[in-house]
Amino acid sequence: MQRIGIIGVGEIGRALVQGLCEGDGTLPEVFLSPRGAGAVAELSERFDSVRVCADNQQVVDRSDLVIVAVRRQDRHEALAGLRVDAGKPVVDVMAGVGLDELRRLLATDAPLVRAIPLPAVRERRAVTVTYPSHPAVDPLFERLGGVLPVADEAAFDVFSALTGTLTAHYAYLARLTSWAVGNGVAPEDADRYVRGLFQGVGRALGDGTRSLHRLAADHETPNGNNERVRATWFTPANSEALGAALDDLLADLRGHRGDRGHRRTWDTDAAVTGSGGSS
Ligand SMILES: NC(=O)C1=CN([C@@H]2O[C@H](COP(=O)(O)OP(=O)(O)OC[C@H]3O[C@@H](n4cnc5c(N)ncnc54)[C@H](OP(=O)(O)O)[C@@H]3O)[C@@H](O)[C@H]2O)C=CC1
Repeated sequence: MQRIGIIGVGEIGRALVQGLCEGDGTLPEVFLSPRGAGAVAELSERFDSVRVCADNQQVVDRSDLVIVAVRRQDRHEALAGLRVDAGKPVVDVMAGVGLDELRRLLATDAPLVRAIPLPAVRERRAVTVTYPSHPAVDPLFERLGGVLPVADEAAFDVFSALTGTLTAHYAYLARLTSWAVGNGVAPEDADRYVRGLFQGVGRALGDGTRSLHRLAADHETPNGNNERVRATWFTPANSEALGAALDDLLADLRGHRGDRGHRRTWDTDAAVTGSGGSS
């Protein structure tokens, strides 16, 4: 049985605990840091395999593998002075905290792995990006919905930047809803309809046999309403602005770990016109 420690039991820490402890097969033992007494008490009452530790060092000592899930600004307080054996993998899920920095903080030779778990690990339905691949870490995320090990930390940063687009997507849906309400539709009807519309889009994304461009083309009648909104609103300038926002975010993510040398340009044509698959 694997023993997994989690330091920082907030939103993503809780999701990891639930995903790990509600799965099938042999469940791991989970050791939690004590901070956030309400949440950790609830988790330890709910799951027999969850224990709350006296402090962060005890989490490390009792576990075969440790996940660090505190906010970036809390990393010093949470980690400085901890003793981690050279053989014990530590998984860093903190956005913007690179491996070099974590190694300095922990002053250990232990294997360090970065990961980007998403809240859907709770239902074991999120693919988690990891770097570097590790034989104890990858299977852990495999059971939480899948693992995508990447070749280097520069690639990891690109995926990390992509996760920064989620709330813009929700804001887009909220804007569609408020536009409909502004045009006389009842709020609950607009809300229900927009959710249903994009739940359908989400389901269509599950069809891996069709490329994103193919899916877009399949939803678009030549000279129809979808083409009109795409061409008049998602213009090259709009697309450039999105690319620039992501470039800036990526530069900041790399800047945190002193690597600014991989700035990429945005593939405007493919993104806007749907070239590469549309009919
Ligand atoms: N939320 C998400 O979807 C994702 C988050 N992440 C990363 O995970 C990390 C946590 O994010 P999130 O869960 O949203 O944040 P939360 O604020 O929800 O959780 C952080 C937790 O860490 C606790 N904490 C703070 N200091 C310490 C300490 N010294 N020792 C032990 N625990 C401590 C906090 O306690 P208290 O509340 O008392 O301060 C809190 O419970 C971040 O670095 C984030 O970048 C990564 C992927 C996805």
